[in-house]
Amino acid sequence: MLYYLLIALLVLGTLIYYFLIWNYDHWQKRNVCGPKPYPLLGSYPNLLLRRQHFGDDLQDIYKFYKTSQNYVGTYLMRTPTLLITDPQIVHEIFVTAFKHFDDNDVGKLIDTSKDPLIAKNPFILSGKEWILQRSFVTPALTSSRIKQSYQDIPEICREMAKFIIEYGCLGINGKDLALRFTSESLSSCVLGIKANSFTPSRLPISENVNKFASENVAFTIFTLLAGLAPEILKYYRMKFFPKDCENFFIDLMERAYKYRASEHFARNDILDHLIKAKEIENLSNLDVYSHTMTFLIDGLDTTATVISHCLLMLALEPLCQDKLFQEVCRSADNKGDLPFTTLNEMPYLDACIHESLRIYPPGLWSTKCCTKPYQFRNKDGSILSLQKGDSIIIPIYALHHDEEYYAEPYKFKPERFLIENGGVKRFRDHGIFLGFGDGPRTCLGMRFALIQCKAAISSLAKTFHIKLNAKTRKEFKLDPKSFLALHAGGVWLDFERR
Ligand code: HEM
Repeated sequence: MLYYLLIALLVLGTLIYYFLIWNYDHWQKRNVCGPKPYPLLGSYPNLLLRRQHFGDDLQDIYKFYKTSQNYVGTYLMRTPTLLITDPQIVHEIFVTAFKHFDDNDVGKLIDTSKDPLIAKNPFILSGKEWILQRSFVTPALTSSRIKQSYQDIPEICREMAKFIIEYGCLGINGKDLALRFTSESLSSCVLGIKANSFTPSRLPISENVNKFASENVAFTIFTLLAGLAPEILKYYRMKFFPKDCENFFIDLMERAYKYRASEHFARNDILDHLIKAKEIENLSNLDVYSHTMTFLIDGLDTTATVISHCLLMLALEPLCQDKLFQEVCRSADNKGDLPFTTLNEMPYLDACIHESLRIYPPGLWSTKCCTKPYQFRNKDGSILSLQKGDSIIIPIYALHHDEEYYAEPYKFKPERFLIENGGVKRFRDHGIFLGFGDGPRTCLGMRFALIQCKAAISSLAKTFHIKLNAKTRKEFKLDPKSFLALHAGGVWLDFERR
């Protein structure tokens, strides 16, 4: 009996082993070089092992191949995924050859019929539906609506400073502070309500966003399974939003919309656009809630990541902080405030934000899907013909830290992004700065996110000396425990009143 059991186990083990490796010659057959994949783990062992961040795995492969190859054949577990090392090809994918790569690969993981709250998010949509929903959100983010929505932000900045002083100023968790700020500013700008983020009775907005984003274990397991057997996605796609979390946001939005309806004055802000568009286009409540959620899903953690890491960089580089302080003092009006238009005219502040977005970009990589055949040329002149459905990964973090493009890539040097040095555009046009992506799918909320970052950072730099707490590690390293961009060990700061 034991003998048969052993034979059965051996056969099963062999079958599983062959299942895990049978397509590992995919790139070889297409004449594309790449690292030898590990059974089960593919080319990125730390997706499972977590000894370093996935972004570092991408960077290791990028560094090894970039001088000899324009693209590398890799496997996300078992899924063949082409990693791009050449910035010109990156620019083609995002901009010039966009119509051949107009889908974000992540969209195929989501079933919009199961997840009404993400169903209208342009990031996961493709084809005509993407065009339709993107064109619905775009007018919500005109300069004048952002300006209107900005009205409460100076008060939120004051609440944040008060919170720091009351909390004790020392050993503050920078990411938590920034999440409180973005929860409050997004609630105010997009929902028109207060989230009390700087009080003990705050609305648990960021906690609920974390539940479906960074702490969504079930969805992470499903994503890994789909990496092992992509065929699953033809038959089954998992619900992304945990039910309790979905209920929390639906309830929050119902209350926000009722509250706005009870106000008897007009505000030409983001919420106003969503409400008017609902009436004109005869949308259901869930459709509008989904559009509203786009701001929270795409804007809450990303903006908080940029704010907290910019504070970290300013603490690490006191000379840069002094320069910023001087710009803030020069630009403030006679009440000491920085109005909306002024914030948009502060080059050093803008450069500081882009430089921290370079060092710790919330989008550490981007996955795209080939939607129409296209050809890439390799360094040796050979051609790769891409087919519809081929998956592509762009290692944004690696490109942002390549010393060929950025001297001393781990040093915070905002000067790189000043207009007199070519500005952000110079880097973006060369496919080496993708903090907000590029091309027709570029981040819809970019200007809105930037103004929030600018308001938060300038107000803190004006009120406090921002210093490194002893708990913060000085070396730049991504936290392997998180899938997001987070400084290893966290961002711990001390604030000393000026
Ligand atoms: C600092 C904060 C933010 C960062 C770093 C960021 C970054 C990005 C990146 C890298 C992309 C992918 C672009 C591409 O594939 O070319 C993206 C897409 C997107 N972002 Fe943002 N984002 C931020 C804030 C926001 C906010 C506040 C919103 C609110 C509306 C938003 C809405 C979107 C949407 C809707 C897309 C998908 C666009 C499409 O596929 O058409 N983002 N963002």
